[in-house]
Amino acid sequence: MSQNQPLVLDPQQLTAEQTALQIKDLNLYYGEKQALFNVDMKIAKGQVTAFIGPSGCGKSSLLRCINRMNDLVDNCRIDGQILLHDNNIYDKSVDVAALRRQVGMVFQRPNPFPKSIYENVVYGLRLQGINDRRRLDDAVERSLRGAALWDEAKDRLHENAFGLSGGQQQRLVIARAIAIEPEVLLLDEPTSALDPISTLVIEELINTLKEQYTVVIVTHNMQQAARVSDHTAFMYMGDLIEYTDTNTLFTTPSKKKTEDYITGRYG
Ligand SMILES: Nc1ncnc2c1ncn2[C@@H]1O[C@H](COP(=O)(O)OP(=O)(O)OP(=O)(O)O)[C@@H](O)[C@H]1O
Repeated sequence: MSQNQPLVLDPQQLTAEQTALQIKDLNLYYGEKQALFNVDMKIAKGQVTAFIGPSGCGKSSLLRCINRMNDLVDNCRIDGQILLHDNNIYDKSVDVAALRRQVGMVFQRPNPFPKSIYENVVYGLRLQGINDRRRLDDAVERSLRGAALWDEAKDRLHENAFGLSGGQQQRLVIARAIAIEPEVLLLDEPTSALDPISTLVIEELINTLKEQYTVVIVTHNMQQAARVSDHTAFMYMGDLIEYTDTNTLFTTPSKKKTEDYITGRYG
């Protein structure tokens, strides 16, 4: 299913074929406070898109909209649309559990379940009623390989996941997410709790994940966005300020606010 799309320099010009998701005129409110303003963007299929910007600018809120994690926040209200295969994921008829199988998510802190490595990976499959041993074994190997953890984990599949290092746990969580073969993977600051070596391993992994998945990553770290992403969106106080290919955004941004941010004038 390798997509390997050629990079489109202006992600807002993606054709329907090149687009994994389209966010249309999205506003988000926490109670009275508006946290996202009229966000319009297309996310490229089979590429890595990074959301960057200063703390509190709305990166995580926007990411969480993409698989409706904000539904779990009591006072959160959204208007606008997010189209996945031309269907608005906010339509009343949408099955949110099915949506989250299509759009998986990995959080800041590794959150394996208190189970074996094997059972962590097959968790989503078992929820779908899949218990055939051979199928589960295949999924475990495929997913752990896909998450660059197979070599380190293959001899301890039935040991508790908490015995893994933080970086390994984060790769396990990625394996758990890809075991159910989502189309899109949302990564919310996936390396912020990790040491530099584990960070590097995850960054290399992100590069290979895009061969099969559309990846959207929130990161505080501009160097990380520059290293791993194809497109970068710079946000500021709930507005999408500039969104273009990563190289252009970091070398010749067109907006003064972006330039000030990437040159460290605020942040
Ligand atoms: N559950 C919530 N209830 C109320 N306000 C919230 C909630 N979550 C986020 N906010 C507010 O919405 C704004 C955007 O927050 P968000 O976490 O999306 O920003 P961010 O760019 O991801 O920040 P950071 O980089 O610090 O994680 C902030 O002002 C934040 O305080």
